[in-house]
Amino acid sequence: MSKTIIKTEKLCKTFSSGGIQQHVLKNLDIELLEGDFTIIMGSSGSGKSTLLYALSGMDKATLGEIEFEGKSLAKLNNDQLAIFRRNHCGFVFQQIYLLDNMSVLDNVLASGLLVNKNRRETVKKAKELLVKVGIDEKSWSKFPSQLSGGEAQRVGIVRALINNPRILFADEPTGALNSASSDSVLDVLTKVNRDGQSIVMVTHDIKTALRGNRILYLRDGVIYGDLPLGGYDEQKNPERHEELKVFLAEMGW
Ligand SMILES: Nc1ncnc2c1ncn2[C@@H]1O[C@H](COP(=O)(O)OP(=O)(O)OP(=O)(O)O)[C@@H](O)[C@H]1O
Repeated sequence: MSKTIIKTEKLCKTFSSGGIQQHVLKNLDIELLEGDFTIIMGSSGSGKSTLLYALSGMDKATLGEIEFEGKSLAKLNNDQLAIFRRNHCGFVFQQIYLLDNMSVLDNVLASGLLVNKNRRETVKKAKELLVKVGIDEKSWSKFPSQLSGGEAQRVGIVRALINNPRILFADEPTGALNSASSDSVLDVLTKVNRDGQSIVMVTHDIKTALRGNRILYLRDGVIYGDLPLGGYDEQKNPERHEELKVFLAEMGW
């Protein structure tokens, strides 16, 4: 039985503007398990990113509980939440936000040294991870502007993994990439998940969603469907693709 990393109880998120309240997440009970590659899908505006931000402590829930390995996020103040995110969460976004004036290696170290002050260990870890995602030594001194989109996003993934996050949160990480670059990024995510990294990823894209082993579908502010898909297996992809398409049709996607 896998360990629970995140558990929500009656999680609600409401936005208010101009006196109008928008209930985006309504009483969600979700359990995310260690080692899973969970995908969040749903139509545009259904609250996928809002859910990801709430689960990761980037934004506060309006009501309800979020427990991260048994610890309530609701009880943390903003400073404590920032420390929690730095120590336990990794983030990958569509926009990569590497620092333009720093080399590839320094971009990774800038995050890593915030947590592990031992430079020698952090440099070793950064280099191992860069090799793992296919960024070899001749690229370590390059600046972000000298990288392809896929390479930059793979550096972004290394930066997100440098502090050994319990969960990697990804919001449309391939949304701005061409097909070949997307595949290179997805292959990296599959690889790190196979090595045990828990991942939660928001996507609109079926091909991207197939990398997950569980699909949560958001509709009208609730989890409308929850599909166990089995781990990614290229050989079984036609069947998995069909299963996902049928599920999404049932969801009204
Ligand atoms: N900070 C905010 N203030 C007010 N409303 C917000 C805020 N963030 C999100 N919303 C609203 O909440 C709803 C859900 O937004 P969210 O970005 O979570 O949807 P999404 O499913 O990720 O959409 P998309 O697929 O288009 O990226 C939208 O109607 C959005 O306008």
